[in-house]
Amino acid sequence: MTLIALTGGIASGKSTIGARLAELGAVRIDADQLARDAVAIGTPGLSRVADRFGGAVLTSDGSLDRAALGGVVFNDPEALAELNTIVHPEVQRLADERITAARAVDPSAVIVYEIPLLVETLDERASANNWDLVVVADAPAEQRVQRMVSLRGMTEEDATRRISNQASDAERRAIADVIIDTSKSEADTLAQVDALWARLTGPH
Ligand SMILES: CC(C)(COP(=O)(O)OP(=O)(O)OC[C@H]1O[C@@H](n2cnc3c(N)ncnc32)[C@H](O)[C@@H]1O)[C@@H](O)C(=O)NCCC(=O)NCCS
Ligand SMILES: Nc1ncnc2c1ncn2[C@@H]1O[C@H](COP(=O)(O)OP(=O)(O)OP(=O)(O)O)[C@@H](O)[C@H]1O
Repeated sequence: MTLIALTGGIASGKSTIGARLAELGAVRIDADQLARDAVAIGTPGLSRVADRFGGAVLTSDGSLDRAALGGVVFNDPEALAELNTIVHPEVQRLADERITAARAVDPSAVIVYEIPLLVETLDERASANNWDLVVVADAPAEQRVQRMVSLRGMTEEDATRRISNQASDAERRAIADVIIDTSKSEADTLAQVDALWARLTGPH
């Protein structure tokens, strides 16, 4: 098994890279999705979030109002830290479960774990995951803000605030084994991913 951690700041192109690696044959696990599963309707995680943040972060059907909660936590570092304390251990548990299951199906699988907050959670996971390779998607923050504004309809202020709640580009680069430059065209990004895959799976 080869276990790859794929990280990068918001809108850096992790999903683009992860999707391509999956097309090429990797097993893809997405921490953002696991974080959604951790607070799905009926979970202990959602009860804890509602206890801490109140009914205003729930929709009328009882599910999480993500925009409302985002509006609270990305403006309040202490609240964000508390949310992380509720959600991250469950994300880690679910990720371990998925990795173990994928390994059982195919001991030689290449597993890609897409995790936006790798640098931010290094202490929490200590020796939990033994990455064979850390891949970092890298594009300048200003360009990522423009992507969030033009492609996701966010305001420049909200986009900048999300970035300011994350590690810096330099901190991510410092833990990278491989940096994928995602500042050019998508075709350029995909060509770098294909080259990485060839290196990982080609003859040694
Ligand atoms: C606050 C929430 C409800 C906002 O939901 P929303 O649908 O707007 O965003 P989504 O979850 O799709 O995240 C989009 C991006 O925001 C950034 N982001 C999300 N959570 C965090 C966080 N705790 N700290 C810094 N950046 C974050 C990441 O780059 C992520 O890829 C949600 O982000 C959340 O529950 N966050 C806490 C869990 C978490 O840390 N998730 C990240 C992966 S473990
Ligand atoms: N060179 C490039 N490489 C990757 N994505 C690019 C590139 N140029 C433009 N994009 C666009 O930028 C956006 C990047 O979003 P993507 O979902 O891949 O990032 P992400 O890192 O997974 O984001 P998030 O942290 O929000 O989950 C996509 O809409 C993609 O089409």
